[in-house]
Amino acid sequence: MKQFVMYGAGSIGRGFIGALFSKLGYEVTFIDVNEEVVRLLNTYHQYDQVIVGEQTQTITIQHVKAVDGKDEQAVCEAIASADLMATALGANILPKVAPLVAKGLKYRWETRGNVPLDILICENLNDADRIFHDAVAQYMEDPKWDTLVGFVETSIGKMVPPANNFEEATSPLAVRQEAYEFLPVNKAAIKTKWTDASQIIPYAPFQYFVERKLFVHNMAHFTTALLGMYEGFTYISEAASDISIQWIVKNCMAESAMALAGAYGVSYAKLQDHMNDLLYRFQNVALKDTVARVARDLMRKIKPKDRLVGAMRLCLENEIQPVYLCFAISLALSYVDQDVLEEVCEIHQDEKVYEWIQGDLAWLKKKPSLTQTITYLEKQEHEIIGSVI
Ligand SMILES: NC(=O)C1=CN([C@@H]2O[C@H](COP(=O)(O)OP(=O)(O)OC[C@H]3O[C@@H](n4cnc5c(N)ncnc54)[C@H](O)[C@@H]3O)[C@@H](O)[C@H]2O)C=CC1
Ligand SMILES: O=P(O)(O)OC[C@H]1O[C@](O)(CO)[C@@H](O)[C@@H]1O
Repeated sequence: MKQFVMYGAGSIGRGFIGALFSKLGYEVTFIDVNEEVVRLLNTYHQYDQVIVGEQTQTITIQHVKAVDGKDEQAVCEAIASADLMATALGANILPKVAPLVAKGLKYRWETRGNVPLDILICENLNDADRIFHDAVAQYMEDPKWDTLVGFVETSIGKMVPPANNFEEATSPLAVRQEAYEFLPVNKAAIKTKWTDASQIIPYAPFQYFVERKLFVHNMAHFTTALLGMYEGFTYISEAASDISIQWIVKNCMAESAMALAGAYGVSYAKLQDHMNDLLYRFQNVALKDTVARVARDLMRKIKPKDRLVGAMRLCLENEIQPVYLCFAISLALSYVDQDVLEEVCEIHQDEKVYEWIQGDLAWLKKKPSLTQTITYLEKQEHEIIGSVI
């Protein structure tokens, strides 16, 4: 069987990517530091993918095994024998595994000759290919290594909550998730031939998909979570079904979508279809996705190139006034040490938006209802945009 190595056996690794390539005929070796997950994978060699939505469907994923991420020799052997590899570890973990990935690649070339390898990078991270490439490069001496590894960015649209025990679970390894199954990949970075499966969408230039994912999907999901926290909700589906939250989130999405349409020359109508589909998918009650998961790691999510500030900057570059996105940034700032976050997201650099954000923060201090906030934002939008139409 063709060999697929999946670095990270969590929600996306086990729930989506490992499962997808198992269904496409690969034997999948997971690498993970969670000893219990490794043990269970090597005991059962299968697990269930539980697709939840209007109906529940259970698919048994077979031909799987695992190696312990702390066992360096086992990791090197897995990387050496891979026909294709992927990571789904978390943006902060990626640089930490770079030395071991470099070691595995060197072992591969020592034992098998110069066989190229594509690595699908399945993380919510702008510039993930360059960041991972540069992290691995630090441990490479021979410059020709670069021609043998494809750092392939992907856009992971599937939503998979943490794979803890859940009521539909049929085994301890089961993963609950929504039905969405598309995997756009950066065609320009691919160095080997793997599959023609219809779920995989090779696309170039890929930056459009990266920015659509981060600035529409992730931005809207994060803003829904922030507003959900504001209203005291536990689940994303509760927040996403709230009509006031929907209204604010939809306007944030519209600003991002207008900027993307301008930057990439894509039709706004197509982006609107995507927005409506997401707003529906966020309401999936059976997914039991939490506000806490989607808002996790706020310091990373507020960085200049990430979902909120990145979307706001794309608007400014494309002459879109980011009224609602600035409000979402203020909401994020209102949850943590404001001075620290202001520095992290570098909003000082633009006087105009800095002023708007300060105004929004003062508004939020009054603890207004979301209905009052909608009127406040509409008025602000009128003053900023209405006067120049
Ligand atoms: N869960 C979701 O719906 C989505 C997640 N993503 C992205 O996918 C990536 C993974 O996220 P999740 O699967 O949700 O996280 P997760 O926490 O469920 O899985 C990460 C896995 O990596 C393992 N791990 C951590 N450090 C490791 C190391 N040094 N060596 C080996 N394994 C290690 C953990 O034990 C865990 O099993 C993140 O970058 C996330 O932003 C992207 C789209 C959707
Ligand atoms: O995984 P992160 O970067 O913490 O962000 C969570 C985001 O990832 C997703 O799970 C998938 O893109 C979204 O549903 C959510 O917005």
